[in-house]
Amino acid sequence: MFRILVSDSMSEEGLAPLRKSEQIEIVQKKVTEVEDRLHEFDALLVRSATKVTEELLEKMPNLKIVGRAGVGVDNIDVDAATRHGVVVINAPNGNTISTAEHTFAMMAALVRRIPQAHISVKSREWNRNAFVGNELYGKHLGIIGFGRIGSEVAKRARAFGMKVHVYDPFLTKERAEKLGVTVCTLDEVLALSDIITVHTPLTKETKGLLGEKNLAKTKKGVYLLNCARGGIIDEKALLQFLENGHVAGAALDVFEKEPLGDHPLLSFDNVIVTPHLGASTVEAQLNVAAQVAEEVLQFLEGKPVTSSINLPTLSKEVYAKIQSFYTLAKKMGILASQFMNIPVQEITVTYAGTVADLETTYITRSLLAGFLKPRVASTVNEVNAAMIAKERGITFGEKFSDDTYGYANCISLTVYGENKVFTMKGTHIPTYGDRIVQFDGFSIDFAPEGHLLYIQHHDKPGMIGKVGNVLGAHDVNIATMQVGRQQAGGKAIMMLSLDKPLEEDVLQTLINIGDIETAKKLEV
Ligand SMILES: NC(=O)C1=CN([C@@H]2O[C@H](COP(=O)(O)OP(=O)(O)OC[C@H]3O[C@@H](n4cnc5c(N)ncnc54)[C@H](O)[C@@H]3O)[C@@H](O)[C@H]2O)C=CC1
Ligand SMILES: O=C(O)C(=O)COP(=O)(O)O
Repeated sequence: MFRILVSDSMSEEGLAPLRKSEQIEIVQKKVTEVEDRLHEFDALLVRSATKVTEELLEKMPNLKIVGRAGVGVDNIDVDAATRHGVVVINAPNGNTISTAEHTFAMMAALVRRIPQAHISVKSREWNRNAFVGNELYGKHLGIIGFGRIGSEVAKRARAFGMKVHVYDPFLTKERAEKLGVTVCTLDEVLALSDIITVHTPLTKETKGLLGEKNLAKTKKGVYLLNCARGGIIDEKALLQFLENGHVAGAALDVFEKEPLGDHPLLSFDNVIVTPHLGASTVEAQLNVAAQVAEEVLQFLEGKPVTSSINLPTLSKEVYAKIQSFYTLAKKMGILASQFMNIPVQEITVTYAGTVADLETTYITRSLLAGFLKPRVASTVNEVNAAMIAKERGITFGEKFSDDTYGYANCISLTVYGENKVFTMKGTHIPTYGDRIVQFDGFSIDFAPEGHLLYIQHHDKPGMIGKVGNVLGAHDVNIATMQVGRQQAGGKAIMMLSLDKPLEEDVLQTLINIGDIETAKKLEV
């Protein structure tokens, strides 16, 4: 049973897939209302109101995933989530159209002074001369941040006959040309535009992007819009430029501190405001809630997510292709870690054959998570495996090779420890399953599953019988047994799969048989 805390308002219809699952209990409450139950939750669904801080994460030791039903994750401490092994996902495109439409509605309202005229008429006035506006047609629109929302705003602006200039340091010329916009420097956008709208995330670089210095570079009489994040337009600087009449008006949906409360910006007649409504449409809310609900469900069922902020992105199609290798790699990591129960410095994973053409980053992370699991007390998974490995001084790398060891695909693992290098090769054979085909330098063929017993011994007649006798005498049934050797009479190994975990004293009895160099229990 998984418990999900939904701490911000969310579309009921969008949450339906979660409600249908018998494995899931949903609690819809603010964080402050469930302070004493926070440790119970496996997943947390939020919009922009809940602040997912390190402090909150510490109170939620069972938390595995945070789903942001929307775009901006600036209310989530993603680094802290990564450290805690918590996946953060968002719904990147579910509210794009709504926010672009809201921006456009705000733009039209701003230049035609619709909110002010509305209030006037509602006050029983009829003052047509007080509300003379401007046309959008033919005006220069500057868009700062040309991602999903910025480009949808541009499409609408072009339909209105506006000239669109965009600034986005990560925008390619080809994409800009496709959308019929001019790519500019920031200074050009500032100097050219009659109206400027920002559509970037809030980052160190964009915080205060439209501050005193850059606002001074804009045309006198410029209109400004912010339907992205409070703080991209510096509120103090904006006040100053409204006071001196340089800025003709501003339309704001977002603020440095929300809820806004009593703010000096509200005293300006030419500032129009909405309470962070960009994504507040039935359609957008259904989209984003359904998107995160589906992803969280997938995740809790053990499948990877497609719109993770702190994991490599993986589409369903790609996951379907890597799934078997993802599992095989994790098992290889778990096995190697137990076998090499000594400090290790380096792990190298080599991919050969069909697996080499896939998204190996994810497979390597899975292997690393498997490797670290037996040796790390805190949660370790694909999210924080790389970080934890680094913290523990373990370097890791990927290589590609043509040597498939005779199989269609082959994952080779080399672990460098103090005074020992361990190697293992695994393959996935459709309809047959995961197989380990080389273990510690020996060719072998076993399934990496269940309770395993590894024995390295001298290749002598009677060894199998002796091992079988000890296990039988202790009521341990052998399910399968694989043997391998380097040469006749040399070193040999057995890998046994047992029906139950081996007790420590039985292991010791085995070691005492003689001619056994190593005997290790391995659990996968
Ligand atoms: N008001 C509301 O309710 C909503 C607000 N938003 C906000 O709108 C913003 C944009 O969202 P999307 O378009 O979906 O994001 P996106 O990720 O598709 O686009 C953001 C764009 O900003 C660009 N960018 C990043 N740093 C920049 C910089 N220093 N200067 C110029 N451009 C830069 C990126 O290259 C990217 O193209 C986000 O802040 C998001 O949180 C999103 C949805 C609803
Ligand atoms: O998606 C975003 O970035 C938004 O700003 C929407 O915020 P909300 O979910 O409406 O609190």
